[in-house]
Parts: sequence; structure tokens; C-alpha cells
Amino acid sequence: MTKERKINMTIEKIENNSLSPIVRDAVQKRLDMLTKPQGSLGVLEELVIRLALIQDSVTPVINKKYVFVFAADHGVAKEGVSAYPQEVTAQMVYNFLAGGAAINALSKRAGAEVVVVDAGVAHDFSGCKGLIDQKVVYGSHNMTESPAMSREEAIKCIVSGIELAEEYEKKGINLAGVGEMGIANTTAASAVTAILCKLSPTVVTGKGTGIDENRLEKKVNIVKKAIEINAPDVNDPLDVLSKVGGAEIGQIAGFLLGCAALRIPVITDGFIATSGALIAQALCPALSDFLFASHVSQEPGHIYQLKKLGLSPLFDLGLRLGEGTGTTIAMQLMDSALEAYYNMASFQQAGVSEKEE
Ligand SMILES: O=C(O)c1ccc[n+]([C@@H]2O[C@H](COP(=O)([O-])O)[C@@H](O)[C@H]2O)c1
Ligand SMILES: Cc1cc2nc[nH]c2cc1C
Repeated sequence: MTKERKINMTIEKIENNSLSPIVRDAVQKRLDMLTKPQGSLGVLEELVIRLALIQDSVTPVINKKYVFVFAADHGVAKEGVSAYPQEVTAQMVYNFLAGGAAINALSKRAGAEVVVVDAGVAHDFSGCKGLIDQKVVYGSHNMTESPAMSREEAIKCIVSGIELAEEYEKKGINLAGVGEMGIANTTAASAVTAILCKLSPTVVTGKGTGIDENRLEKKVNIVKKAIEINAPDVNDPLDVLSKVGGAEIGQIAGFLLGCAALRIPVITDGFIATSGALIAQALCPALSDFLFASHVSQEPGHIYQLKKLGLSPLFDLGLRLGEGTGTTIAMQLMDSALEAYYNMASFQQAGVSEKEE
């Protein structure tokens, strides 16, 4: 099967995944029987309903969670757009594998396994244990000089992401989180967001790992230059991905599509992961039905991305780390929602009087 065919078949599968009104009504009915004023568990009730709809079951299950950290480098790092040097990407990959990063600590609390994916790091990891090798590029090209990737590489990224979701479905995954690592990737995410949300780079570009005002001004100009030079076609998500995206953004987009096709609920993290979601949504608008947003990032463009996706973030904790950190906290909220759904007594069981008409 050609790679294009694989992508199209995945999109068709998502479009054919219906969300059953019968499941929705049954879950709502059960929630309303529990000993609480109707609707009083707020967003937790919505989480139960959405999980049930996605899994197409009135008894949704979350007992096999994974967080996928997609890592890649970006040629545009040469333009001085990040507060940290490019080699930090590979160094952090080793840190993830050794268990020393924030995502390792937080995933443990959430009961999720961390999966580290080399989507396009500019480093040779051969012989490195525990790393999933899906390297499409040794770092992207500097997008102020040429397209970040070729169209073929962008397509390869999407397909690798889809296939990863398929592989983990076989392992029984029933909740996924996506995160990333890549020095300078907020520059790529800003360009993708400016184009797909039709906003100025000035509005969506932020300080990433913590650059000062002076460098922020330069970063905005770099994003503008990359868009000017490459002229990505807003109606062609693969063109946008190849010209101003990056390998981790592309693999995240593919992974989200793969999860949606297989009815695996999936949570997106911060600004970069969500730029992958924008590419995926542009390829398949029905994607959002299968996607959750964990938090709202400090990056100014994140709220616009979430608006475009039609998703409400679950919390705002001032996070701007990435790695999938927000998704682990969202997983715990989902666990709480299901605990209430399965373990509360009904009005009848507890002998509590129901609402007066
Ligand atoms: O998730 C976010 O919203 C987020 C916001 C700012 C920075 N990051 C992380 O910081 C790195 C990119 O920042 P920068 O300044 O190098 O473009 C990359 O590794 C991301 O995981 C992540
Ligand atoms: C240390 C460090 C850790 C990160 N994790 C995600 N992005 C990061 C960027 C830096 C610089």
C-alpha cells in the first residue's frame, strides 16, 4: 500500500467512527442516578461521557496508559531562537531513557508508561536501548533558507505516527498522551499555528524555553521570514508540515490520526504537540471528537490552537515544559472521573431522596 493510501484509509476510518447517542444517553442516565445533584461533577462527568463515546462502551476502561515523547531537532535553531543549545534535545532523550525527566516522574504518578520516540534528532542513537527509532531526518533544514523537510519526509512522518498507534493498540493501550522534545520547536509550532489559525506570527509566537524580549522580536521575524520564503499552502496540511513544521510535529499528527481511527482516547499536551493536532485536524476535521486537551500552555498561541480544535483545556497551571507533562495530570483527572462513575452509590442503593420535581 502506498503511504498516501495509508493516510487516506486512516482518515476514512475516523470519519466512519460514529459516536453513539445510545451510549451517550445510557452514561448520562447512570451519572444522574448517582448520589449527587445532577451535573454537579461538572467536567468530570463530561470526561466520562467522552471516554464512553470514544471507546463506544457504557463501561469505558482506562488501565493501560502510555505517554509518547516524540523528539526531533530543527535547523532553525541556528538562528538563535531558543534559550538552550540544540544538543539539549539528544541529551534530554538520554535523560528520558534514564528516567530522570519531569515526564518520568509525573507518568509514574499517573500510572502511565513513557515511550520515547526518535522522530528526527540530529544525533546517532544506534545501539541505544529502549528508544523507538522512527528517525525520518537528522534534524530538519533551517526553514528560513529552504523547506524544513521534503513532502516525502512529511508523509513518512504521518505514516510512522499512524503505525505506532497501531502497534500499541496490539499491546492493549486504552489511553494515550502525546508530548515532545526538540530545541527550537516552538518556532516551527508558531509558524504552523500562524498559517493554520490564520493569525499573525506576532500574536502566536512566545518565549519558548525562556528567551528575552529582544530575542522574541527576532524570533517573530524568523517565523515571518520562514513563511514568506516557503509560502506554505494553507489548504494543504502536508505542505505546511513539510515547509515549516518538523519531524516530531508530523509524527504526533500521524499518531493522533492513528489513535482516532482505532478509537483510542488521546490527550494532547502543550503548544508544540497541539500544532501536530492542528495538522491532523486539517487532514481530518473529525479528529477532535477523539482528542482531549490537557492544559493551556504559557505560549500565547496555544489558546488559539485549542479554539481552532474546538477543545477546552482541563486546567491552567502555567505549564510550558512539554514532554507530555500536562497529559499525565489529565490522565489522573480521567481516573478520578471513572472512580466516581463506577464506585458511587445510586440514590436507590443509598436510600437518599431524589430531586423534587
Ligand atoms: O509544551 C509547551 O507548551 C512548551 C512551551 C515552551 C517550551 N517547550 C519545550 O521547550 C522546547 C522548545 O522551546 P524552544 O525555546 O527551544 O523553542 C521543546 O523541547 C519543548 O518541549 C514546550
Ligand atoms: C532542560 C530542558 C528540558 C526540556 N523538556 C522539554 N523541553 C525542554 C527544554 C530544556 C532546555
